[in-house]
Amino acid sequence: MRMRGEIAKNKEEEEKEVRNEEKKMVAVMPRKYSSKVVVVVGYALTSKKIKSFLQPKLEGLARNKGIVFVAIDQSKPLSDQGPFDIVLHKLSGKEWRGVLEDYRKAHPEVTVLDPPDAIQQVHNRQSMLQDVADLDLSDPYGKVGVPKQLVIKKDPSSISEEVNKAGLRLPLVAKPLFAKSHELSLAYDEISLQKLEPPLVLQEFINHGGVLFKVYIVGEAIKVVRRFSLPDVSKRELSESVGVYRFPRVSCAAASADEADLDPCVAELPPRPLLERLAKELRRRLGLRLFNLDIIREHGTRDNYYVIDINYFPGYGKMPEYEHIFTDFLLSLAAQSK
Ligand SMILES: O=P(O)(O)O[C@H]1[C@H](O)[C@@H](OP(=O)(O)O)[C@H](OP(=O)(O)O)[C@@H](OP(=O)(O)O)[C@H]1O
Ligand SMILES: Nc1ncnc2c1ncn2[C@@H]1O[C@H](COP(=O)(O)OP(=O)(O)O)[C@@H](O)[C@H]1O
Ligand SMILES: [Mg+2]
Ligand SMILES: [Mg+2]
Repeated sequence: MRMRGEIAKNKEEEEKEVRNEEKKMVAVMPRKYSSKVVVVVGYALTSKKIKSFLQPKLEGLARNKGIVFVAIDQSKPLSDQGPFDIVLHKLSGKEWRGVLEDYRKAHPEVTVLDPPDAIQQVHNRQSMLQDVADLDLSDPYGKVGVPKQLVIKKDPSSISEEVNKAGLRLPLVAKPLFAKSHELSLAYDEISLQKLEPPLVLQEFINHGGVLFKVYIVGEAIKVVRRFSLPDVSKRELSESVGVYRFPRVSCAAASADEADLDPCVAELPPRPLLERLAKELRRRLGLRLFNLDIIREHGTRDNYYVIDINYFPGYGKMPEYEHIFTDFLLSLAAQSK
């Protein structure tokens, strides 16, 4: 006798199989036989990303709108797969970048989200914020800059000297040069700086009331959420503290501050028109359509903002209404290229 749970499980498995079959068929069928399908999206993502992004709710909504997601088989030539309208990817490595570049040349009709060289710029914290600095955005809604920063490639014994030369003020945040690593240290005094391990970027720590804004961008759409961040460092604390403190995962999804009871001047979101202008400019300058920005507002100011981090294809699964926003975005891309 089959138990109820078992029946449900079998049904789920059956549905999964049907969905997989559908996907396979769509991938091999000439488009004229699959009139319901408007957009075919090939994806190359890590299993962690598939789990967080390609959730059943997204796939379901997408299917209803005529969008299907097809897994790219990395062991086979990309050009032999598809045909795709869009390729969605977040994999690392030179070889994969080469595969994508060749594919883009051979298939200019396919939208590759996003171009590998544009992604490279935000993988390195030395180049990540350059476009924000160049933009030097300042309008009646506010001013957007980047914290003063310095890159240390090798010798840790010279850090203190270089910090002085560049005029960086303590405390300093130390971040690994390559953005895929999320280790973070806060250094309170000059002598301890030699304990840090290059290659890294040193950034002035900006007091911001312990809350940051994650600004998700999907094409033209923008969504902002609040996350808890490192608390302010007072002058007294700075004068009394020494050493380097390590923080493993600050401002991760578990640190959501959207429901928290915050001081209104800390909680207030950055003005929409400022974010829209910033997003529009950065989309163009970075050449990216899928990214997020970590923005902080200097504590005690109303409109002094700093971009401290840019992430390519971030955890959209935690962005409110991402299913609708993402599927509409994919449809708009397909409509543009028709
Ligand atoms: O910390 P930042 O610099 O923002 O980097 C992001 C966040 O950690 C995302 O998780 P969260 O939303 O929890 O902060 C995470 O998404 P997922 O965990 O959803 O995949 C991304 O993972 P990768 O795509 O693996 O890099 C990562 O690049
Ligand atoms: N310049 C800074 N001033 C104040 N806090 C910062 C600064 N840079 C980073 N932080 C804090 O450290 C966290 C992690 O830094 P971030 O640059 O976003 O790295 P990651 O790529 O690991 O997310 C941020 O979420 C924020 O809480
Ligand atoms: Mg960050
Ligand atoms: Mg980051």
